[in-house]
Amino acid sequence: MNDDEEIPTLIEHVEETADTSSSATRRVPLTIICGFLGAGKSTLLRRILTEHHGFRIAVIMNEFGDTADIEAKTINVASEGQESEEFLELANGCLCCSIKDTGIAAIEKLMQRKGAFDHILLETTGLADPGPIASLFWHNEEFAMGLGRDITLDGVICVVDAVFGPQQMKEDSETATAGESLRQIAGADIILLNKVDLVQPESVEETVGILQGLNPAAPVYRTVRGAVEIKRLLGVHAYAAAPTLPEQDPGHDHDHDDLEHQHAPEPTHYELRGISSLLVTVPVLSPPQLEALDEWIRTVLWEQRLPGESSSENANAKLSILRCKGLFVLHSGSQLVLQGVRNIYEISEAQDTIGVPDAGKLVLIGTGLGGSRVRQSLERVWGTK
Ligand SMILES: Nc1nc2c(ncn2[C@@H]2O[C@H](COP(=O)(O)OP(=O)(O)OP(=O)(O)O)[C@@H](O)[C@H]2O)c(=O)[nH]1
Repeated sequence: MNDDEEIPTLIEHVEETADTSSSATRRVPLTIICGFLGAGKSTLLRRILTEHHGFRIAVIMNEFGDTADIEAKTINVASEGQESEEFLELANGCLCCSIKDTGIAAIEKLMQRKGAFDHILLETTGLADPGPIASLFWHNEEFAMGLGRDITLDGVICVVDAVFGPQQMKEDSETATAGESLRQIAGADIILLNKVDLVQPESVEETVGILQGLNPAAPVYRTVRGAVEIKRLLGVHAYAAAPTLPEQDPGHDHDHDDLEHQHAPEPTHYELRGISSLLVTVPVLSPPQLEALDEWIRTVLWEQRLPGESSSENANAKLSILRCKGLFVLHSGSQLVLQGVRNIYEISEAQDTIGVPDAGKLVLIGTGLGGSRVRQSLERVWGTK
């Protein structure tokens, strides 16, 4: 057994009294972990639960009973009580939460212990589409159980299997509707390409190229057993901070001409049948142009068509945006951040900005982005006076 697999020392959980400090009143960031079946999600979580990183993280796992030592321990302890859930405070300050009834109920139970931890990690079932759960936690002040007031979505991590991922993506790209693996990549803010120890370096780079083509806005970390600095995974504020968007076509950084890249100078379109992405440079905008862009985004996200185009014109290349991010610069110098998950979006004042960039950027990830019609439609927005 190596260090990674060390069974954590369990210490008795001490019931927290209501904490009235500021830590109890601020919203707790939530990170969703999704990933391909067997890609290494549990391995990543086990690492986080056992390493001494100084963060108090509550982890909600939804799959029990496999060979993972920590999961087995959790079940044993849980079965001693009358309740179907149990919380264990681990030696490194993390909380491990095993609740059969996963998702919302688990998080609700967990929030009763607010103050005992400062970050929540939620593992989704292999191949689950993270989009719906991400949009549930993002901007949900009216969320029925009030969890939206307590929780803020920090980011979505997708763990991709370096061995089987490429095949899975290929199979999913051949289905009529974009398969789940592509949706996971599209919806991710951070991608871990795991098990890179098992494949040749060239194959790793080829897969990185495909991932970046599908989702140019998410950094891709190459990992073995999920080993990556925790600060790269948590506290990334993917839904609040200005997005990190590529400076240039990431496809040109890598040698993967075998992919279907059109070497159009700019903007760039990456295509892997089904889901693809579009990265567009947005000029400095006047207020009417910003208003026109907002209307363009509304039409595309809510009506799934381009402004001025009827639904039937859209029928052949169904426009559907899974994720969008952007940074817009106004003539006044102010900078605005666009964040969107499915049909929910927000344009807000950028926080903590340094300098004013020469231009803004927009990344759209979804289906129906092929050809030049979407880019041309956007260019008409810049033409607004
Ligand atoms: N060689 C190698 N094996 C790995 C790596 N990461 C995980 N594994 C192994 O791959 C197997 C699956 O890992 P898990 O962490 O259980 O994967 P998972 O994504 O949680 O799996 P599901 O929940 O079933 O979808 C286990 O046997 C791990 O020990 C890695 O980077 N390299």
